[in-house]
Amino acid sequence: MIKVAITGALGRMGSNIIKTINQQDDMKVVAAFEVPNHPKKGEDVGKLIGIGEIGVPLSTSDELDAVLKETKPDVLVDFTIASACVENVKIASKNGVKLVIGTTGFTEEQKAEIEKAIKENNVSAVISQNFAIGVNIFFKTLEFLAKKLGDYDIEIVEMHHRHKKDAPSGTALRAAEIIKANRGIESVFVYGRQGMTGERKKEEIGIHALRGGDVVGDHTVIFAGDGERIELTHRASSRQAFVNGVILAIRFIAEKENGIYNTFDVLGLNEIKF
Ligand SMILES: NC(=O)c1ccc[n+]([C@@H]2O[C@H](COP(=O)([O-])OP(=O)(O)OC[C@H]3O[C@@H](n4cnc5c(N)ncnc54)[C@H](O)[C@@H]3O)[C@@H](O)[C@H]2O)c1
Ligand SMILES: O=C(O)C1=N[C@H](C(=O)O)CCC1
Repeated sequence: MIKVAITGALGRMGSNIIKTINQQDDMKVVAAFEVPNHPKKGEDVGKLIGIGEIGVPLSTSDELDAVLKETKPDVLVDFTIASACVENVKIASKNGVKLVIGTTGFTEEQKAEIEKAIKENNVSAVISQNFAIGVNIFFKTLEFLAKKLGDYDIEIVEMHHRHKKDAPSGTALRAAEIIKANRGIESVFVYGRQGMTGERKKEEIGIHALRGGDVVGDHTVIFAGDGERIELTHRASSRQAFVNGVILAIRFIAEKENGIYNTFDVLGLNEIKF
């Protein structure tokens, strides 16, 4: 039985992850954390998310070290915000707890802090900006398109719900990195455009973030050439798409002793080469 702790337990992702873990035979939630001074602290997390009692009281992140020592989870799943995630990863990895990290919006310094904590403490982690299986196939397809159409004008457009805190999305940034690594010419990321921008340069990858309503997550990459264009779109219509990938990642990382992995490793997509 894989014992799992969740940070961001009552959030849009955390609550759905807990619901889905509760339906699996090979894993169970042993600890769940929210922000310090949360008004529901101590209440049963299952009741709070509407699935009935699961015997796990809501803890807060200031208790993370003590509760991890007491409940001894194998894996901690973090869907919070970047600054909180960095601290959670430091504490979890010091306790020898493996990680599945879905939080986005990190600075380069925060990414480095996370990697340092994981490596210094010899734990294993899956880090992914998007756990949806379809998005990972979309990423793989981008490797192919960037290799074939690297000199086309490339623009990335993403849209998410009005509550999303970071922009552009982690997925859009990952898509840009994949294109940059595969297109065979220099790349410069251009975030939105305004005013007298001058003629578009070939090396630009335009990245545009839209926010509104309850959009779960849409990403389109446009490869525009002379007289034609390809538009590759992924639309998530339910967070269950991300949650299903998280469940696969928990099983994957439970078997790994150390190292930093991504969802291509979880889904066996690294072997596919174009
Ligand atoms: N990788 C993916 O597949 C994927 C999918 C969806 C969302 N995300 C990312 O996951 C993150 C969360 O998204 P969401 O929509 O669930 O957000 P949300 O705001 O609904 O949930 C985040 C939760 O974390 C809690 N939190 C904040 N700081 C905390 C701390 N120190 N300890 C414990 N809990 C803390 C908040 O109170 C909140 O309940 C975002 O960065 C988002 O971009 C990633
Ligand atoms: O809802 C969010 O927030 C999402 N965040 C991830 C990102 O930033 O790419 C994945 C899609 C949903």
